[in-house]
Amino acid sequence: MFKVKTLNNISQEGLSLLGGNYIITAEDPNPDAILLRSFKMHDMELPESVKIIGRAGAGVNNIPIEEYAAQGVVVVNTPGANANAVKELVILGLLLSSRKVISGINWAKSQQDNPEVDKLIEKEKAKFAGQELTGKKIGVIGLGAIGVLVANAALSLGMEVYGYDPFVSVESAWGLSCDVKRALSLDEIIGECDYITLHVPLIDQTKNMINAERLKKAKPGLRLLNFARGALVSNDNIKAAMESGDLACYVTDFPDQELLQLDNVIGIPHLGASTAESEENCARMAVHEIKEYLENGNIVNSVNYPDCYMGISSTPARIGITHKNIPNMVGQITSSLAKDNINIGDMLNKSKGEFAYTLLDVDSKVTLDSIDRLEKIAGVLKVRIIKNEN
Ligand SMILES: NC(=O)C1=CN([C@@H]2O[C@H](COP(=O)(O)OP(=O)(O)OC[C@H]3O[C@@H](n4cnc5c(N)ncnc54)[C@H](O)[C@@H]3O)[C@@H](O)[C@H]2O)C=CC1
Ligand SMILES: O=C(O)C(=O)COP(=O)(O)O
Repeated sequence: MFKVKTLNNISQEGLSLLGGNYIITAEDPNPDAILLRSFKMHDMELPESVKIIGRAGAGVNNIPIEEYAAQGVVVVNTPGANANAVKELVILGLLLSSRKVISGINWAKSQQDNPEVDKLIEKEKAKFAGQELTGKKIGVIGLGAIGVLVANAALSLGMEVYGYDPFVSVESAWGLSCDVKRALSLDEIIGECDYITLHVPLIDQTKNMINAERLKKAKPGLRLLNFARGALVSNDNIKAAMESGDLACYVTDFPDQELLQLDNVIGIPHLGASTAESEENCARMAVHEIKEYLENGNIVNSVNYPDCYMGISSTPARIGITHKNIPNMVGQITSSLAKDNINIGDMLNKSKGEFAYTLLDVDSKVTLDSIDRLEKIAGVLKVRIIKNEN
């Protein structure tokens, strides 16, 4: 029996895939896995029992992934599973920043007791005129799962699309329309574009990426959309750019009190991934990844360990070891097993940055003493018996 602790509400359709061998709990102090959405884990004490953390979503800035890697805990996310939901909200954001529908609708509602409202409408509507998207230039910053969908959708709205992503993956590049123009730097497009939309992860290198200097170069009347993370742009810079008239509108999925007080900010309460379809997709994918790791030791879509897949074990025993990526780890692991007369039938060793994973199928049952010896090897972080039969 495995215990999965949820830190946020997770789609039932996804949770039901865990099956009868799992207990889903919001309280248990010693779970095997943690499943969450945006819950901030930075101040949380992680129980020793936790082997894997599943982020049902894309962004992992709410999880201390390096710290957990150093504890031998694998963190996985669900690439692309909520991308369509975000893309659709970005299209809405583009329209909301261009047409004064929010003020127009609010004005119309304020007239609900006015029997003459239909006559007033034709007079008042001049206050709510906007601009069209067709023919305008948009810069898409970050061409991953979401950025590619947004760039392609913007093309089909008749926009001239520039994409910027120095680390674009081959898979994303294949998905991107060849009509998207390649920008070699952010500075190259910020002065050209009528719209900029951000789709990068929040990491040290992207924090405050739309800084004061860049906003000063912006084309007057720029509309900036941020459905990625609030800290990519600072509030002070948004304020200053709005006061100078360079920034006409800031659409953000991450508003705070200060931003909500500004007239030209459209603050959405982090609804990018909040559709039934996306919540289900994310939960299904995260549950699949957690099951693969707990039941088979396979790592799928990890952000702090290498992906590693050996299917279902057909030998008597399988052992999974998270360890540091340093010389002679495989040598020490295999000779420790050899000393215990345990033959290795199959194995895989993969590394990612400072950490590595070794998955071994062995031809005989392993004893707790053998596991103890593996745990004592310097650099080994966690050892798990995934399967152990006679
Ligand atoms: N508002 C919401 O509800 C949601 C927000 N997000 C946010 O959007 C972000 C992107 O999501 P996905 O597209 O699914 O992730 P992804 O990992 O598929 O794409 C991110 C892209 O950003 C690129 N990138 C990284 N650093 C960059 C830099 N300095 N300059 C330009 N490009 C850079 C990467 O190469 C990658 O192609 C997430 O990290 C998350 O913070 C994601 C899903 C929902
Ligand atoms: O996937 C992401 O990065 C998101 O921002 C979505 O967050 P959520 O799952 O809606 O709390």
